[in-house]
Amino acid sequence: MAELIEPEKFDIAIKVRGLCNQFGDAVIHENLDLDVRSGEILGVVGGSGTGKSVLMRSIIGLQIPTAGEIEVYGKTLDTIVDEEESRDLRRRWGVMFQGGALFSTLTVAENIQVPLREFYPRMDPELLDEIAAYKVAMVGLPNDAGPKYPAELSGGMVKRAGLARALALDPALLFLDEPTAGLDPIGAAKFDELIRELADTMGLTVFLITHDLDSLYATCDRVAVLAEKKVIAVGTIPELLATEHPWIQEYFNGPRGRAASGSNDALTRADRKS
Ligand SMILES: Nc1ncnc2c1ncn2[C@@H]1O[C@H](COP(=O)(O)OP(=O)(O)OP(=O)(O)O)[C@@H](O)[C@H]1O
Repeated sequence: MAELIEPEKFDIAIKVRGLCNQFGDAVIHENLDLDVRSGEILGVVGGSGTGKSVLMRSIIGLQIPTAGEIEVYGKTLDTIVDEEESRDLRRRWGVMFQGGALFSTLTVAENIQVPLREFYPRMDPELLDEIAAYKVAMVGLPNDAGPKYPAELSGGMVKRAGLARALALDPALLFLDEPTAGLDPIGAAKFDELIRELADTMGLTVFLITHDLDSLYATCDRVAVLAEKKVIAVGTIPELLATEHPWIQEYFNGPRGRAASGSNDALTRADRKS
């Protein structure tokens, strides 16, 4: 089992130390530690309400933690006072929130242009259109998806459009919050494949929150497990299977876990890469 704090030989993209988050009396995280290695797809799992989304929001600065430190590429967002430096850091990540979270009154192309307009307000409109068209193609949407509104798309297409928007700024780091939720198994498998291909070709580091066991097997290099207000374990799926924690055993060795491992011939992405 890998240590929660990585040895120095790994290049670390995200370093979380002693993270605490609390809402009123409800303690969500207590001294949570986690390292995300550069270039890996890290799956983040845990029961409902264990604080996976709150962890993601803390890393990207949308949630101010009660205590703890978070570094992204060696920089701590809340200690950056220079606005330009803060923008430089935020430009390095893309986020796909739960459900795609597209603006319903904007077309797909306009949605993709939102982060571009935010970070490059003087960008030429023609270039904005070109980049949007390129991102539409990149996520496997047809050309004519650009001028459509989210309500005109299928669920799978909405997810792809959300991914295109997350990739608008050519990020190094991609945050995905339950990207395959609500997709049928075939649509979900295709989306997993897309994430894996994009991560490999673009050299992305991916923080992937999911409940989908098939996605974990198909896409992740390692998996972090949230329980008891912290990350209780992180490692490859075979490493996690070797731990005796009851939640981990039930999750991976329950009927759904066994089905997922069978459907992937028990091969994880880490196995396939080696
Ligand atoms: N802004 C907030 N104010 C109060 N409570 C919050 C807030 N954000 C999250 N919570 C609470 O924190 C807990 C963790 O929420 P979070 O959304 O991170 O869980 P999760 O692990 O992502 O769950 P799920 O798998 O169901 O999406 C929940 O009990 C939630 O109600």
